[in-house]
Amino acid sequence: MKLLVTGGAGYVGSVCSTVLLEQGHEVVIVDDLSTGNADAVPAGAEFVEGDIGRIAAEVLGSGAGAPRFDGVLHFGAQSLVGESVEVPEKYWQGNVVTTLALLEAIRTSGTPRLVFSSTAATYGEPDRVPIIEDAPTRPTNPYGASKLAIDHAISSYSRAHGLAAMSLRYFNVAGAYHGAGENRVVETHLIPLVLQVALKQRDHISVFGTDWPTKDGTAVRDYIHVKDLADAHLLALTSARPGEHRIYNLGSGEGFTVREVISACERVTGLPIPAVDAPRRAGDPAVLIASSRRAIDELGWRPQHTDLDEIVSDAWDYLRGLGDRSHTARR
Ligand SMILES: NC(=O)c1ccc[n+]([C@@H]2O[C@H](COP(=O)([O-])OP(=O)(O)OC[C@H]3O[C@@H](n4cnc5c(N)ncnc54)[C@H](O)[C@@H]3O)[C@@H](O)[C@H]2O)c1
Ligand SMILES: O=c1ccn([C@@H]2O[C@H](COP(=O)(O)OP(=O)(O)O[C@H]3O[C@H](CO)[C@@H](O)[C@H](O)[C@H]3O)[C@@H](O)[C@H]2O)c(=O)[nH]1
Repeated sequence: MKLLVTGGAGYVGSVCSTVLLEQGHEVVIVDDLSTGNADAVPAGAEFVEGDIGRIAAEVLGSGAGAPRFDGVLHFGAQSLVGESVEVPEKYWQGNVVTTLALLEAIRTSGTPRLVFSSTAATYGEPDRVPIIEDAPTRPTNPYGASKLAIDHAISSYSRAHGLAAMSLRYFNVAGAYHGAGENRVVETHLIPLVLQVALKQRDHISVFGTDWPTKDGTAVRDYIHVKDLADAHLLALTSARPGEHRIYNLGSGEGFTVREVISACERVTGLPIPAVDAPRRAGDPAVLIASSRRAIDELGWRPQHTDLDEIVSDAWDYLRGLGDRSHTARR
């Protein structure tokens, strides 16, 4: 397929583009480099620098003749829980307004498929875990609310205009694959931050909240290997059907506390990792654990790398291999 990938200079988008190229697809990446880096664009992909909200119509075409693309994978977004509480406008504009423009360009160009990066943050604090797709959606932060609004917009476009659409609700993505991984200029995600402490690029890791109702008082998340996530995108592309918008949760199905993640990083690296207790981060839910049963049953998804130590180990190999290509080390 010929595929438009938004956000392909970011973490998940660059890994998914790598896997799409390995599978023989043609990939055009549009990224505005707001959080991504041009050096993350995989070899073999065409790269267009720009804001997809502004250039979607130009890239996808007017609809005269056959569509230029077989599908769009839309990773491009602002995606930080804490920041979204402080600067919600960045999330409503950068996620919702941008994606509405993309949806219009998809409609007018007749592009048949869309795979959208939704999130566990659409659910908010769950009544029960693991979280199934029919669970109530009550986001606890503007980031999750913006993604939920987009999911609703996609549903109505799909129903009215025949778009074959998938929203994949990722839980916490981690790990690396074939030279692609987390290498952000400003890093806020737990696993790369902890590993940067091991690399002595930071003094310590702050533990946000030690009074959550969990076994050790720290927040619980479900970490999914980015390669398993990429495999789910391939399945979603081929399973999508015109006029249907399907939603799938994607996680490993097991929850780990922040302290357990730090211990896993100490095990994998063999190095001590100083941790400092800190207040809760605004907008964080206590516990997020996925049920991926629907993706397993309906898409035939078979996650291969669900062991936390393996996920951390792949992230560690990637970060160590970056050397002076590390954007954090360069700052
Ligand atoms: N990382 C996770 O744990 C996680 C979990 C759930 C969902 N997601 C979703 O997955 C997607 C990718 O996340 P990530 O962790 O790779 O983030 P990231 O910040 O590493 O990558 C996002 C990329 O999108 C680009 N971008 C942002 N707005 C854009 C725009 N208007 N036009 C073009 N490019 C734009 C950025 O420059 C960046 O390269 C996001 O939609 C995020 O909400 C991520
Ligand atoms: O320095 C840090 C960074 C994070 N945390 C905690 O670690 C957990 C994981 O945090 P982080 O890695 O920032 O991920 P989340 O905030 O859970 O969000 C990620 O996972 C969500 C899905 O669960 C996605 O929607 C988001 O895009 C993605 O950033 C949370 O409890 C944080 O409070 C710390 O204690 N210290």
